[in-house]
Amino acid sequence: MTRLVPVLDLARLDQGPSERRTFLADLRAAARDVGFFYLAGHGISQSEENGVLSAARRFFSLPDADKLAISMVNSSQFRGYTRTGGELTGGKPDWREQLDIGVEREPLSRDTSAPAWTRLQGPNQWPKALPELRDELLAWQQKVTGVAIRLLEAFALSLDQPKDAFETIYSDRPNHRMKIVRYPGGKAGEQGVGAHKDGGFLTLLLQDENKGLQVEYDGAWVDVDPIPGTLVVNIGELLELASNGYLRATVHRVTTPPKGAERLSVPFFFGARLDATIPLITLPEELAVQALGPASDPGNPLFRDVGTNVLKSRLRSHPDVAQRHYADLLGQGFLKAG
Ligand SMILES: O=C(O)CCC(=O)C(=O)O
Ligand SMILES: [Fe+2]
Repeated sequence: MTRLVPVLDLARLDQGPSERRTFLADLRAAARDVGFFYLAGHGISQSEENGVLSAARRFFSLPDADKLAISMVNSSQFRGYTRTGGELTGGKPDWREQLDIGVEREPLSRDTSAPAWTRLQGPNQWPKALPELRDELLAWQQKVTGVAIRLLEAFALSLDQPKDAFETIYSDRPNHRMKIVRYPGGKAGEQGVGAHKDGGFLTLLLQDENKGLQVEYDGAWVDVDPIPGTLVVNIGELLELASNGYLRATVHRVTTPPKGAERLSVPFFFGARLDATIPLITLPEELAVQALGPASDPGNPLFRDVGTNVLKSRLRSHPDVAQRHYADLLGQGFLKAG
């Protein structure tokens, strides 16, 4: 049986020219068609995967007071803990709790003439009661970054570009982000996270053994049920923009597990530098004729300026952070609810 969401083995990249060529063709087809695939052969071990899920489980088991002490609303960089129902997607609350972690850097000093997104740079918030969490999650972030870079290079090759075609827009100062997420059981099928596209280049997601993730395909929702040992990869808006819509950032969502169950996931969003502008790559003629142009949603404009795009989506998702730290920007056109 062929699956709608295929399994691709990254190890094929290093198995000789003919295997590599068919891998790149399969990668391009998967990314263009459904925009989602399972990645095997990525080199991250089962015990590393179990380790990060167990770290996530330990975090969510902390008393509420420990988690709320590092609430995201404290952070103008959108880092930290969001309680269940605290994030909005499509204007509606998501039934999940999560910890957001970005790249750890010193905040930039406030300069009114600097673009607003410069306020996104800064430290993470870590729970005092779980001192080992920082190293565990940053180690995961580093490992998955390596896989994401290999994949992005493969995407460049598959579009007939040099391997390093995207390098200048992420190297030195990338803006990766990851989360640990818990979907508590409740009214099965309700909004765990509402339908959305991801904003970066690529998302690499580790899910536990529980179902709930779905991708939109041809107007229907298709289950992306867990396959042990794989990561789920999907295309983000930056790759859609760069490829003039040849590659698709696909809409996806997570539904609430049944009462008594819970689902854990660890998404990693591979992003570009905040100061980058997304180039339009020149596709070979046979691909260019199939490029649809990036999907344009008048309610959710996409910006080629990475920092502006990131800030827009953070402000929409976290209105409490927006009110506390970005009140001066609210009311600007691109920040309307989306
Ligand atoms: O938890 C998941 O499986 C997916 C989460 C997701 O799509 C997101 O946070 O962007
Ligand atoms: Fe997503």
